[in-house]
Amino acid sequence: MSSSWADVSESERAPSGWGYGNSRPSRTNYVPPHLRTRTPSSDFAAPTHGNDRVGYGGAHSGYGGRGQSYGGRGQSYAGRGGGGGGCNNRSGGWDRRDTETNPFGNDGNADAVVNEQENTVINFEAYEDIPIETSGDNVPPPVNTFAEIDLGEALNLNIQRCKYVKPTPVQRNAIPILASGRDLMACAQTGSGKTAAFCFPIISGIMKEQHVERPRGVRGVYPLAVILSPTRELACQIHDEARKFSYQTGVKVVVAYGGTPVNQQIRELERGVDILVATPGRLNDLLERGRVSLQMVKYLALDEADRMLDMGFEPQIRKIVQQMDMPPPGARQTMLFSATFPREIQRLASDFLSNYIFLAVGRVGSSTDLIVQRVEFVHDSDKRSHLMDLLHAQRENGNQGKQALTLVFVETKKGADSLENWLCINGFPATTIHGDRSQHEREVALRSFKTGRTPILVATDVAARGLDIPHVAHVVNFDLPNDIDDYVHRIGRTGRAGNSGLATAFFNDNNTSMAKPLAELMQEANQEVPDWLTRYASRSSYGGGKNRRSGGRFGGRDFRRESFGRGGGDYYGGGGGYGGVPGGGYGAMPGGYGTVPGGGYGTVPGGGYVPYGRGGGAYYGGGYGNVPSQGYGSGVASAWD
Ligand SMILES: Nc1ncnc2c1ncn2[C@@H]1O[C@H](COP(=O)(O)OP(=O)(O)OP(=O)(O)O)[C@@H](O)[C@H]1O
Repeated sequence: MSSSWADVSESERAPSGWGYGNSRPSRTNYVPPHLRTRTPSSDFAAPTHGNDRVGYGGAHSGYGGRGQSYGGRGQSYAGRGGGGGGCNNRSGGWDRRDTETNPFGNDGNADAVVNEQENTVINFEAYEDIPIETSGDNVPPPVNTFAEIDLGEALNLNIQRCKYVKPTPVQRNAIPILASGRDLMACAQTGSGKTAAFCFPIISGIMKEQHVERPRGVRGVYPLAVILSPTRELACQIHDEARKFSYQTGVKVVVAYGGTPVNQQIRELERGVDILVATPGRLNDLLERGRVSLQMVKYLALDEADRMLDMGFEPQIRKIVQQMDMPPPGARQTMLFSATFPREIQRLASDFLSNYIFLAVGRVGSSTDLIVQRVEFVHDSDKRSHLMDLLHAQRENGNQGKQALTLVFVETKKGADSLENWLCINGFPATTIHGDRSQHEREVALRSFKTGRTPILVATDVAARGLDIPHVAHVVNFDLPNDIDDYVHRIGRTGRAGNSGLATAFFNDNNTSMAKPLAELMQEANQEVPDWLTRYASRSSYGGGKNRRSGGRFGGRDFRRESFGRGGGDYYGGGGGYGGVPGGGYGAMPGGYGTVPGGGYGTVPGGGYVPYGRGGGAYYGGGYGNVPSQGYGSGVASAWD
């Protein structure tokens, strides 16, 4: 795959170190959020920076921890009350709440929004029956409402402004876990609200933080939380969301990503930052320039965590997390989120976590039932005309002849440009997003797609993960990826937040390694699997997962359990059957994709989900536990017992 995770390498480099030498006077007027509405008080003990040397990689870096002390790697973490000074005083701070731009684009009146939301239909009922599993010690119980957790008034108002009436399943479970201070590895389906699940506890935690002081007398920026994302667009999106969630809370969110002038970002950072959302390449650049220190980080979130720990990114992540001045696991809270979590990656990820809880919401690594998946056999030479047929059908059936938003995934950057060009020539306004385009072009393309000006976006995998674009009705895998997880993320650009969507894949002899995982995935999601694909699947050896899945289908369970010698079965086995596909009638797909066989998707036998291990009523009786050659167990699909 030649698509680009373009943030991996940042070209601009500067001498490392904290750069005291050439620094301008430090901005000492930053005051942490919890103090911005208070008069300075002496009710907490003196801050405790074990050592005022803050050069990254230096022998010692201080950390006013949670009353714990940690050894190792030359860092000392002193608890409250001990240690020396070295902090800014708290006065003279900034608080931009008076002048803060309202990210909701209204007058910020939460009551008005609450009334409005009565008319807003968000189909979270679709998630009601979703299976949820947790493992780990002393798992805090889930909540049913946001009000059950003390997130803070200002954040609660923003939740209302966002029109979030109730938490999604991942939020119901993850927020109390994170609010209790535990580390978390969370898997939940695409579009199910993971961003808020990690942002709310971080923002709330910073709001409540009683004891944060930045070191004194040195230049640099000391975020309290770092959220890492694999792509620039996703970093921007998380930043936008986090800004909404933190509006009027006093918590400052800043984004740093590649492809844009670094100095501008440094200036923004120097105005103060609590939560830094970043791509790994740009963050490494800032660390090497000595412009950011991670020594005050209390919260670390990796979105698309499996991608972040996959081969492309892992060294950069290790550098940021383990080789700079970030507090070690236990002294910071670490949260990893994704819709897919292969077991091998889970194992790697566990290096970053301390006594963590594993949370699986839905059938991890699976697609959601909200997406109708179709796969069609199309030779390479016929792909363009086939796509054209789909687009014409969509346009004819669409709302007033309008083209529904359609995201077309291709394998190469060149392929993307050429397809875009061909579509435009043939009367279908399209744009592209891929790693060879400048960041400005990428942003313009995304905007143009979102607004519907160019309702077709041809993209490489750079757009596969995380992007939350409302009204994407159809995802076309013009070129299938080589990894089923990539497929899951790609099709997850539709069917989000309880809405339905359509995904069409073009399959041919070049994709035989995907036959089996694709057929299994579709079957799991109660999709109609064409006979020809089943035949391909039965012939092909298992592929589509970079051999990462042996021993655990789609990484759907906590790998620690397998290490404990249970060995048996797969998370999805047990025959539970998952017939609860939301109502039939996919003939009524957005964009009127009327060729889906008449409404049959609601009629899957098996009548709904049967909890794990109960074994009954199985649509896919016996589940996947007994699929040969997968190595996932004995066929006794008990999994979570
Ligand atoms: N509690 C809620 N109520 C209503 N809408 C919500 C709620 N939580 C999240 N959403 C909306 O759901 C959509 C999907 O959320 P989000 O982008 O966080 O999904 P995700 O799980 O991170 O998806 P992906 O795996 O693709 O990254 C967003 O538009 C978000 O605003």
